[in-house]
Amino acid sequence: MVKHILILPGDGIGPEIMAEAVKALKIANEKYSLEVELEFDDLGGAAYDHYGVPLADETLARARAADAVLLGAVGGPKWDTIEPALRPERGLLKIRSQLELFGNLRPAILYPQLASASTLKPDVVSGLDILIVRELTGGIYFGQPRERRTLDNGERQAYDTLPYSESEIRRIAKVGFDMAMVRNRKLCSVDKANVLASSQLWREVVEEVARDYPEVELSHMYVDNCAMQLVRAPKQFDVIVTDNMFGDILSDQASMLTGSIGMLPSASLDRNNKGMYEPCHGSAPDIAGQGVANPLATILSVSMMLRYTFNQVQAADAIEKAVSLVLDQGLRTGDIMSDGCRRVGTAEMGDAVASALENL
Ligand SMILES: NC(=O)C1=CN([C@@H]2O[C@H](COP(=O)(O)OP(=O)(O)OC[C@H]3O[C@@H](n4cnc5c(N)ncnc54)[C@H](O)[C@@H]3O)[C@@H](O)[C@H]2O)C=CC1
Ligand SMILES: CC(C)CC(=O)C(=O)O
Ligand SMILES: [Mg+2]
Repeated sequence: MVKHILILPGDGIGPEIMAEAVKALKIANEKYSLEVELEFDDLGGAAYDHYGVPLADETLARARAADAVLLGAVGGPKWDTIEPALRPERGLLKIRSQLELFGNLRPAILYPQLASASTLKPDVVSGLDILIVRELTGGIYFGQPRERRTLDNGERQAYDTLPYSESEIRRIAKVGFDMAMVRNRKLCSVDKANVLASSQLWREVVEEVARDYPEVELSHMYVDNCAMQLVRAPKQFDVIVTDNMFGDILSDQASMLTGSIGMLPSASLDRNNKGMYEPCHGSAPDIAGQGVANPLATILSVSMMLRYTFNQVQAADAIEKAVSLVLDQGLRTGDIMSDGCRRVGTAEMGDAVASALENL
């Protein structure tokens, strides 16, 4: 049966890295008879320029109708000063929320070839394989009210709200436990329950869900300690489950354990494992247009799509293997460059993965 994939390259380096992910996807399609058909549309700043809004209704309808969405990244200085409701990032938040993609899987895996690319000592990170499960459609990025106002004394004030309902916590906690069950059965729930009411409810509900998973060893950790532990001894973690903002921040931090944020893919899943796949990084305006961005996080997001939404394990494994082979060949984009390796640009890296995949 034909599977429809909606491709949203987005802004900045988005189109550059997406071109390379599409190369890998097309080869996997041929080689493993995936029967995928690709459609393209705009999200973020590109959509604002094209449609006047960061997510057009017709794009959302296409995303709903598609079997999966593959996204590059959105945002950039060009749109930083437009009305907040029309900013590129709002389009991203809206598509996540409208598609109910509450479960964001962000694996931080160190390819052994990149042990020296990490800023941490090789023995701290070698063999690293952790999974951050981030709640994606609730919490402070969506809470109402959020407002900016002028106080009686003339001072400007702004506030955001961090709400979590029991059902929102329960469903993401289950994702965390389910993931732990198919990994090393260790789940660390990260919160700020010593201060925040939302975190106190979070901890309570996670404890309740834990009763259905007696085989999983559950621990709780405050987010500030977790940030420190991720750098001190990251291999103590198997699965981390946490809220939207904490997960956003901790996953960027965890990316550096793997050498670069250019290595971190992600899957954003709904309750039926239908999803949107995207690298964890942003649109990297500082390097956009130079052809130097690392496309591997987006290519690895294609692998996650084949694994989680399409259950095409062989094709998903093959893409990961192709990435590993290219790293074996010593090819590196600037962000993961180290001594004795050959520096390549975005397209050369994508071509090398495509060719390794073809020749597997
Ligand atoms: N999912 C998304 O679409 C996201 C969008 N953003 C947006 O992206 C824009 C830039 O945000 P930043 O905070 O600078 O985060 P960023 O993730 O875009 O960049 C942070 C740093 O990492 C580098 N980097 C990121 N991806 C890379 C890659 N594939 N290869 C090599 N280097 C890479 C960048 O050059 C930069 O130095 C903003 O408009 C922000 O709102 C930020 C995060 C996620
Ligand atoms: C740009 C934001 C909406 C989100 C973000 O930073 C992320 O999902 O990693
Ligand atoms: Mg982020």
